[in-house]
Amino acid sequence: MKNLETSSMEEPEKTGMIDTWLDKHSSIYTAATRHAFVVSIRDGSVDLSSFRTWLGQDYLFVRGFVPFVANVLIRAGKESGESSDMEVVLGGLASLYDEIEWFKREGSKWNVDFSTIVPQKANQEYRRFLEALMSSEVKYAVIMTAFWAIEAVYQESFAHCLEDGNKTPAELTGACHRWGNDGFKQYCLSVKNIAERCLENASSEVLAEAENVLVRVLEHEVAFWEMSRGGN
Ligand SMILES: Cc1ncc(CN)c(N)n1
Repeated sequence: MKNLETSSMEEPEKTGMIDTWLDKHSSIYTAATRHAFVVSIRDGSVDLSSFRTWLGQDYLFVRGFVPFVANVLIRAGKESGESSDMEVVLGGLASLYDEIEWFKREGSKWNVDFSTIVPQKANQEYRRFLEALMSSEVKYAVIMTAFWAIEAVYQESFAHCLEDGNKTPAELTGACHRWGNDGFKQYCLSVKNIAERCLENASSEVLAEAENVLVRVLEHEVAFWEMSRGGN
C-alpha cells in the first residue's frame, strides 16, 4: 500500500485562488479547522463518548468517500491533461485502504461496533453532497477544489492537536498522526496545486462554483464536528 508519510515529494506552496477564498471566508475556515471538538482533543478535555461518536460516524463517511475519490481518479485520468494528477489521487485512494483498516482496529479498541452504527443527519447530508459532486456536470476544477478542502480540513485540524503545547491524550495521538503527519500535509499541497492549476484556466462561472463548493465543504465539516461533539 502506498504510504503517504514517506512517498510524497516536497512541493512548494503557491498563492492562488484557494488562498484568496480562504482569506475571504476565514471565519468558516477557522470554524472548520479549529472546532471545539478538535480543540478539546488538543487540550485533553475531550469527552470520550464524543470521540467514539466521531469514530463510528467517520468510518461510515470514509466508506462513502472512497467512491468519491475513485471518481476523482477516473476524471484525473480522462480530463486533467497532466499525467501526474493520476498518481497523486491514486496515492490518496490507496491510503484509504489503510485508513479503513485503521478505523477497524480503533473500533475494537474503543468498543465501537460499526455494524450497528447508523449515519447521523450531518453525515447523510455530507455524503449526499459528495454524491452530487460526482455528477459529470461538475467540472474537474470544482471537484478538485472540493477534494482538497475535504482533506485539508482534517490535515489542519489534526496537525493542530500535535503542535507544541498540546495535551492530546496518548490514546488519541494515533488519530492525530494519521492526518497530522508531514506526508499527509505534502499530499494535501499536491492536491491543492492541481486544483490551483485548473482554476488558473477556469471561466468565471467555474470559479464561482468552485468557491461555493469550497464554502459548502467547510460548512459540512463544521456540521460533522458538531454532530460528533453531540456524543451518543
Ligand atoms: C468528515 C471527514 N472529512 C475529511 C476526512 C479526511 N479524509 C474524513 N475522514 N472525514
